[in-house]
Amino acid sequence: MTTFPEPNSSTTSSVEQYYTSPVPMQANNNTSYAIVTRNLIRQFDQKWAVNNLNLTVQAGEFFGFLGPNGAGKSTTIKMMVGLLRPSSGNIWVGGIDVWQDPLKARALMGVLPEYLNLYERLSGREFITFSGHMYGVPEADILKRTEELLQILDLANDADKLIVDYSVGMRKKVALAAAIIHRPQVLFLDEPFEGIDPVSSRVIRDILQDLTHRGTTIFFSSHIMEVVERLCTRVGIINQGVLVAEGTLQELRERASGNGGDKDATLEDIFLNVIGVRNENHNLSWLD
Ligand SMILES: Nc1ncnc2c1ncn2[C@@H]1O[C@H](COP(=O)(O)OP(=O)(O)OP(=O)(O)O)[C@@H](O)[C@H]1O
Repeated sequence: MTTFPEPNSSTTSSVEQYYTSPVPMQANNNTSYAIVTRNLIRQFDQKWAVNNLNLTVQAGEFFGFLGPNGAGKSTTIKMMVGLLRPSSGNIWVGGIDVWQDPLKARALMGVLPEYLNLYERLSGREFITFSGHMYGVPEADILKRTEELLQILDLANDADKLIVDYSVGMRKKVALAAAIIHRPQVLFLDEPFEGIDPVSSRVIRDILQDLTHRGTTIFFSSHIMEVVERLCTRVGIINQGVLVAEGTLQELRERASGNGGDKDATLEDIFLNVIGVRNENHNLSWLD
């Protein structure tokens, strides 16, 4: 069992100080980063879903965004991609202020949202092609890329079936194809591996890695620690709307071990520690 130091107080600020890096000052020059958020806040009535988030993601990074249920991951991604207006603060993607120049910013992005809002009466092939047209991809490229995406995502046999008749995993794969057909500079994925079988999961991982090797920046949220550990160059952990840890896995391990924790800690160990989960009894009393 991995041991960690007790967070020395119940406030998030001490944990936050310990696990997050200072905000780089040069991030004010937002053009040199793939994604920058500054003092990003989103409130829903009295609830602070995202509380003063400062994040900087370099071009070509594979950034994993983690947090327990309700932590603020989807809210953050929705604000980053222009689907949900922040209460305050700014977001730049590829140097473009997302809320000042949304169309220009959207042209740089690919988005796989948490809840897929697909055109149910289109077939898979039609939907991917439609997305290519929306992003202004040349016709010949659309045809070639669509067929290749259908093939590689194992959708070719169902390409002419209506999306309304697709399974959860098939819908996710067709949405991913539509999100990458224009070779986006920055790809946002909210839980891309949810509902995906191991074979498709492997294919998607390979596609995503290939994209980052060719310069695409990926920002994705996931609850699957092994996948994040395997794929991500850097991770951020959000809890109750506050960024409580951020860095490479190695940095997070070193910070944990520097404070008496385990130098071989897994991402799951680090995650449970920074969100303050203790070894408690989780048995149901009425099963005794
Ligand atoms: N439209 C909304 N109206 C009111 N509250 C909302 C709304 N959207 C999100 N919230 C609240 O904001 C908080 C953050 O939600 P969010 O969906 O961002 O969490 P999450 O980290 O993506 O969670 P999960 O891992 O369960 O998907 C939650 O308390 C949620 O109830």
